[in-house]
Amino acid sequence: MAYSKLSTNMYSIMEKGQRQARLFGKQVLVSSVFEIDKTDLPAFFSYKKRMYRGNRFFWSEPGRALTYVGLGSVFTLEANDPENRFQYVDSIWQELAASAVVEGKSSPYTGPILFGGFSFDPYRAQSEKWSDFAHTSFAVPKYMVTAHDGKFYLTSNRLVQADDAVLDDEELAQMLSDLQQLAPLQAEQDTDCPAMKEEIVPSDWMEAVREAALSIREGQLEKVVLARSLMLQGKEAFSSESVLLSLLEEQLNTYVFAIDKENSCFIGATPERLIKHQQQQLLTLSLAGTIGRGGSPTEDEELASFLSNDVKNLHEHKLAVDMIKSAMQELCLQVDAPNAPIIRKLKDIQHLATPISGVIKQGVTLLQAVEALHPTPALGGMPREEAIEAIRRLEHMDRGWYAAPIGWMNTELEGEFAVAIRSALLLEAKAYLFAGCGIVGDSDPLSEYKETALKFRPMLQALRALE
Ligand SMILES: C=C(O[C@@H]1C=C(C(=O)O)C=C[C@H]1O)C(=O)O
Repeated sequence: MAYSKLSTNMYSIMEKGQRQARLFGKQVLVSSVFEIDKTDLPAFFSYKKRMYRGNRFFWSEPGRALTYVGLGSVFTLEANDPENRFQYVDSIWQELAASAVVEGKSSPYTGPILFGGFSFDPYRAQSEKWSDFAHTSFAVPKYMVTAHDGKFYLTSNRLVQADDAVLDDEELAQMLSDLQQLAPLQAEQDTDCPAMKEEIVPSDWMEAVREAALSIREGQLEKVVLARSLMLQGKEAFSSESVLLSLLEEQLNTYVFAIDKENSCFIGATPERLIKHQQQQLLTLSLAGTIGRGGSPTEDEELASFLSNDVKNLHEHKLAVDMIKSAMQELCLQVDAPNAPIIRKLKDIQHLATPISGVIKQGVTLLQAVEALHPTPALGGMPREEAIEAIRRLEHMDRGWYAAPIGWMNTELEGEFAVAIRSALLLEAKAYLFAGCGIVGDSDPLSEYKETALKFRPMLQALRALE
């Protein structure tokens, strides 16, 4: 695009933004969207790294039909108050979205997107390692590349005051031109295998599982998800870019995400949708019940068939389905779910999965749905409050954003949140990995321990810590 055309566009849209800012008496989001040629998405994540490091995100849907890469931020929303955190984000974003001036938008996946997430348990005091991640943290990026259905777009966002001078758009012109010639990002050369340390002594973790199973048999609760953490110590800082490349290549059927903050990056490849709002639909998933993959197609099918018929796994799964269905009935006019779970196969693991959908009731918002569902019994337990109490009492670690909702919303208030599992917090030369599993009355501590070991595998591989 010629630079002069860009200037005229920017000038007129900034003027509109200023008029709007005067009218509303507040700052207004001004956004312009450009369709661009195909570009390398991880390379864009790494673009001008010195400038954007600590202020970037990556999000890609399973199947990669939609990917967002955001750099910088023009608007941030951070809070640690545990009360009404979903309503807080909802009301601020609704107001900002309603006054936004957007030009050139030809797809719902372009224009200003609010991207971010929440911690798992806002009532838990934040530990040092999670200090970059407020309990509630969202941002509108300054620049965002969208890849959707084979098309690529650049969105440029500004936050405009009534009396702002028309901004120089040289940076944007430079970016549009650089985007045409980004060299594909290459993984770093093989590094030494990092040293591994269990953050919780295995026998202590298994003791917690035994205790949880006992409380369940005594009738104090029905299910609780207990997690544990591994720490990897590298020789030098872990590269979020290399981890991202590996996850994109290996974990096809997952949401690949990276949220880069000042000193740390939360990154992962989760298979679990929490909720998607698209047109009149709310779509969610119950994912609970786990087994490994077989070494041959026959063994793989035998394992899948065992999982589909295993009473313990079916019970764990049903608890999640029942709770999600009843939450969806409050949010939707009509709820659809199959009677029996299907098998969802990932690279190292297979799960029982039940997709659940419904027609959203008028006035219900995506964040209301997030609030109603988080945490589902697949990440917290059943009943919810008793399970959260048991996690606080037995887990002895800060989950931070692990197992919590992360995702995005557009100005039409549609969007999607996933549950941040199969994830790690990269903190310089350390990486903290998290994995958990559902405990029921007849859970065997050693089998549950092995199940968490399986769930660490995707991140261990991406961090080059698997032999
Ligand atoms: C808690 C995790 O996974 C969750 C627990 C599962 C289970 O208990 O079978 C399965 C999928 C996820 O909902 C994790 O991966 O850390």
